[in-house]
Amino acid sequence: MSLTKKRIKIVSGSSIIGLALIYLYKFAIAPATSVPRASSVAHGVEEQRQWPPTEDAVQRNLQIAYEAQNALLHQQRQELLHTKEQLAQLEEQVRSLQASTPRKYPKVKYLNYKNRKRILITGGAGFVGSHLVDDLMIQGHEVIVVDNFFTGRKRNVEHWLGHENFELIHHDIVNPLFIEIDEIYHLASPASPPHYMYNPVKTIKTNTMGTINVLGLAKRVMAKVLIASTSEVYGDPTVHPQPETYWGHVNPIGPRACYDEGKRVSETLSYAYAKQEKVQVRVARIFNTYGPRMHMNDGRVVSNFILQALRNETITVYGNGKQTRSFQYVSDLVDGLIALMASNYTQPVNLGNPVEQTIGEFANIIKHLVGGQSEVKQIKAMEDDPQRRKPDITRAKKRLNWEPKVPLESGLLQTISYFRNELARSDRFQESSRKYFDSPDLQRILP
Ligand SMILES: O=C(O)[C@H]1O[C@H](OP(=O)(O)OP(=O)(O)OC[C@H]2O[C@@H](n3ccc(=O)[nH]c3=O)[C@H](O)[C@@H]2O)[C@H](O)[C@@H](O)[C@@H]1O
Repeated sequence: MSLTKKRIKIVSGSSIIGLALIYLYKFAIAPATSVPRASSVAHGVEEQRQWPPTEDAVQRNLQIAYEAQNALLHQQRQELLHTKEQLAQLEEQVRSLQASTPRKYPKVKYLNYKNRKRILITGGAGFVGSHLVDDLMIQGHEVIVVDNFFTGRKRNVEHWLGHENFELIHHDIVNPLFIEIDEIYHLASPASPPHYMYNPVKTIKTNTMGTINVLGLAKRVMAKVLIASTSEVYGDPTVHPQPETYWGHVNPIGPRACYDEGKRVSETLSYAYAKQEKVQVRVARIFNTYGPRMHMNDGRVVSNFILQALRNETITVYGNGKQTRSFQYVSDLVDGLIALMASNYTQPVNLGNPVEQTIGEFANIIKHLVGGQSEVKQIKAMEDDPQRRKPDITRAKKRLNWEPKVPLESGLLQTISYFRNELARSDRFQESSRKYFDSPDLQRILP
């Protein structure tokens, strides 16, 4: 029970006891113990109990009840303090037990001082960021994650908490950060349309002020920066597939503009800092990415379709389903990001899987892989939804010697298995909290 609830209980309990004492005193104790008043005795007449009682008698009774109630409160306060002390001792014991139990971490390579880098990842507790953290940690680098936990989750990086090479900072990159580092991966920004449209002003701030803070930090400490840009800079493209030389077709005042234009400014800022301040920048244009650690409420097509299929719900295709996307598995993206950071290439690079399909086909692929009885249904189209998207990855192949390796089916199977576990976990959680709230013990103490 919370302390507030305990206090409310004590006070209301004490009030009831107080009233009971008044009642008891008035009708049982006072008549039996009433003493003659001095003036009455002096006159040789013993005062009889009066009704209604005199003002003095009422005052005395109230005083006695008040003192009794205070004594009770004092006693309960003491008990509460004692319980709090015991709780603090128990917490201390749990802490020292945790500290003395060695944690098991994934195995990391040893890098000597010369080769080990201090790497900052903004948005490192998010879906893509946390996979990048894993790879860089395993390579033996020191990794500092900065996240405001708007879409990131501590759970994504909890397996590194306490590791000597790892640090997690709760910070919003919209505010400046002062830290010594060698490299920065700037991934902080919501990427799913429902998330970035939820607070468009914040999305713009993150991609403009946040990027200025990151580039300013890079300039101060002479760090190399990789900016996570997006296929959305091409908008609803009129060129297909999209090479990096295509300037795009973006509606500057549409519902996606906060993200599309935010990322375009982010790129502009990067090249302005590169030219004016000699900051070393790398720009990755990331195409649709999926994999484990996507949020259950992510709202993007991969998580929506898989969860709908797993729950035997209707699979919702926005519009006629003829719009296309090309999906890359998250481990391929992480390899591409690391290769780009290590390269000398400074122009934007597309990172995506060029295997393209319609969203209608994609719904059927998911339904087939998951099994179950979901029906596929077309619903209202999204405003300004890009109609075709497929990366031209000639540049990444040539400059980074990179191309995606994970076939769609095996990536999707791993993602389906992840969401299956997540669903089981949330069912278990709901079941245990239902049991807890229905338990007779809790019902007895709840007001
Ligand atoms: O996944 C990504 O990496 C990209 O996701 C989004 O772009 P978008 O392609 O619109 O992502 P989704 O929301 O997954 O939509 C893909 C397509 O599926 C459709 N969709 C989505 C969700 C759904 O339940 N049903 C459905 O038909 C959408 O209308 C769209 O045509 C972001 O805007 C990009 O920045 C990001 O790079």
